[in-house]
Amino acid sequence: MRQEQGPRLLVAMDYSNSEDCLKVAHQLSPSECRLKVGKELFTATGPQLIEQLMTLGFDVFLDLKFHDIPNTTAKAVASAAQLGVWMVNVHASGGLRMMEAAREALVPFQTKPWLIGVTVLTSMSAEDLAQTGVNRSPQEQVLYLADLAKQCGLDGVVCSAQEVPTIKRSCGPEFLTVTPGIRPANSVADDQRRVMTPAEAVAAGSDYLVVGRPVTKAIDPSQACRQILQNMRDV
Ligand SMILES: O=c1ccn([C@@H]2O[C@H](COP(=O)(O)O)[C@@H](O)[C@H]2O)c(=O)[nH]1
Repeated sequence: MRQEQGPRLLVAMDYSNSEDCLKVAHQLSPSECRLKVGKELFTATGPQLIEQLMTLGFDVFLDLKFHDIPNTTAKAVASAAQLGVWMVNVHASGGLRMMEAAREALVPFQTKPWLIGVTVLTSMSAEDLAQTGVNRSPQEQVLYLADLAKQCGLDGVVCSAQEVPTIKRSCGPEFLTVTPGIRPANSVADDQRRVMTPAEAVAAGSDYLVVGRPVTKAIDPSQACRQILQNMRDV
């Protein structure tokens, strides 16, 4: 398993245009955080912005959560690798053949992005999951999909920090856990349902903490980022 140093804080740059994103990126430091580009920003701006963020020195997690037939997913993951992103993801619920195809698609690349499987979205409660026909608890379903992702040779999963200890026990300490649903103490959860504070997530063993609105909606995003980093060190 590849090892690496570097920031564990991933800021979700959920903006609708390049200008807003770049304004905040210039206030952040690649030595303190990495950047996550998701569906809103990528759909609005395309690959050019990824290049610009990488030119500023940031590692980029392209969070497009691919979920399609194996061939299409594999091609999409290869296109992401071509962009030079640091991390890319697919939905683990796309199944074994889909995840294996995604992993195989990265074999030709010398510098491979981390390939991560999304388990159960952190916005989902037990009730939300049951509405999709899944009658396991979120914790059970996350573990089930994490085990499947591990079996397919993925590098780790997206999950909530609440599930990290169980995943690490089952899949091993080197299997990466990327955890959105991070909220500083006393802040609003918004649409997130399975949340933890930065300090709790670090204590639970999360490898990478994904934080969006608490930074991007702050009056001073750089100061909000520094506060979260301080809270991560408070463990
Ligand atoms: O299970 C998941 C998977 C991805 N996300 C993404 O992370 C950020 C979280 O943003 P906040 O503003 O901190 O809630 C966002 O880009 C999601 O698309 C997730 O939240 N949960």
